[in-house]
Amino acid sequence: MARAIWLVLDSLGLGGAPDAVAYGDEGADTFGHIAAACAADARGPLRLPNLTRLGLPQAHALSVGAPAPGFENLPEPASLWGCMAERSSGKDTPSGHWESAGVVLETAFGLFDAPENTFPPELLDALVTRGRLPGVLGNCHASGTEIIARLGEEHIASGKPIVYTSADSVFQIAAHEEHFGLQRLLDLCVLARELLGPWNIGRVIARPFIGTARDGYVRTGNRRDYALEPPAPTLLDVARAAGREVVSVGKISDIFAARGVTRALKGNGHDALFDATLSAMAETGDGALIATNFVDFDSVYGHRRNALGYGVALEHFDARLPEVLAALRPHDLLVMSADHGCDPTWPGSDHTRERVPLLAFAPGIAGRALGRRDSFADLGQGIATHLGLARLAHGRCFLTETAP
Ligand SMILES: O=P(O)(O)O[C@H]1O[C@H](CO)[C@@H](O)[C@H]1O
Ligand SMILES: [Mn+2]
Ligand SMILES: [Mn+2]
Repeated sequence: MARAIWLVLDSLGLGGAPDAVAYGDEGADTFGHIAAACAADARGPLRLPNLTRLGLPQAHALSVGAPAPGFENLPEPASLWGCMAERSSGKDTPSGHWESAGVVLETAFGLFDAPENTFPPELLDALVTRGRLPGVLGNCHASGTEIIARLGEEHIASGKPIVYTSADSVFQIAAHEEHFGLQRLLDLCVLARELLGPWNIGRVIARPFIGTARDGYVRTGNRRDYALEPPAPTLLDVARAAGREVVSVGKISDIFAARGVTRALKGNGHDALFDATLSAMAETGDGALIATNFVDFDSVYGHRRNALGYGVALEHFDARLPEVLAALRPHDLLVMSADHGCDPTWPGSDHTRERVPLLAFAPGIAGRALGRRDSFADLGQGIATHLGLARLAHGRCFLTETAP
């Protein structure tokens, strides 16, 4: 029986979203602008031989109407290749993943818009009282690395955790793993998740860090995301209900609030995530769904506006892809996509509304264009078909149904 391996390259947008202007993101193009930055740099153009064989730069050219710098002469892909626009309101990680798994969000998550004094006083008061805190720091929009550099010392001296957000529907809490305590931070995030109910905030994120004022502070791999539950059954729920193994690698389980997941593997860094994906591929049986999120593209490079670093990470991903291809069994389907953009050349530090790739490969498959799809849900519908599961509520199966 068939298996499906779904790799999410977190934030690898392809530009071209038809509604980008409504998000202030007209012209944002994560892949195209990374390619341009690399081509203009002494390091030279991006080199992605495996992703080019599987249609990534071709899907980008389809999305924006022109090839990215360094990708002008493209071969016919040996895969199913295309791009998808998001129908859900928002450009965040949960809505991007949930829609890919067949759940389109009609009502956007809540947002905290004010750049300063951002959170409602009653929310912070409840967090301080019930969390037995001396107070909180931050209470603003911020980049996570910048705010720990600015407030890390005061946090350690005062014992007050740092709370902040972004243009996404997130409530983030940063605290020092040793001075504040990791478990205490995670417990505080569980409390915040409960208190945020009335504001419909997509995610609470624990942002533990270590280090000193003298040597600098660094965030650790102990980040945890506490997402709302998807409002309807996702591909993962349907697979699990049909008795299938559903293996999450990395952040997937957190993003789906563990719903539909039968086993969760963690890994810090893309090498560890590849290793965990390969062991899941070696260990799971027929009918399984394995889903991996490669988060560093987003959190280490996209939000940090590091286009060259993002390029190097893409080349590293490309270099490890043959290991996944070699581990495919005869009836396996490999699918690659993204959940939103995060253009490292764009102003600010937030996500960008863009189309994302839809690439699918199976041993012996003939290459074929999938076109510009009008929902991420086409991905989930295709995987459901491949796995022989019930049809999902949204999406046109990319294996059997053409784009409109
Ligand atoms: O700046 P950092 O802490 O990485 O936070 C970023 O990560 C969050 C989740 O993707 C985004 O909403 C953005 O705020
Ligand atoms: Mn994401
Ligand atoms: Mn992000």
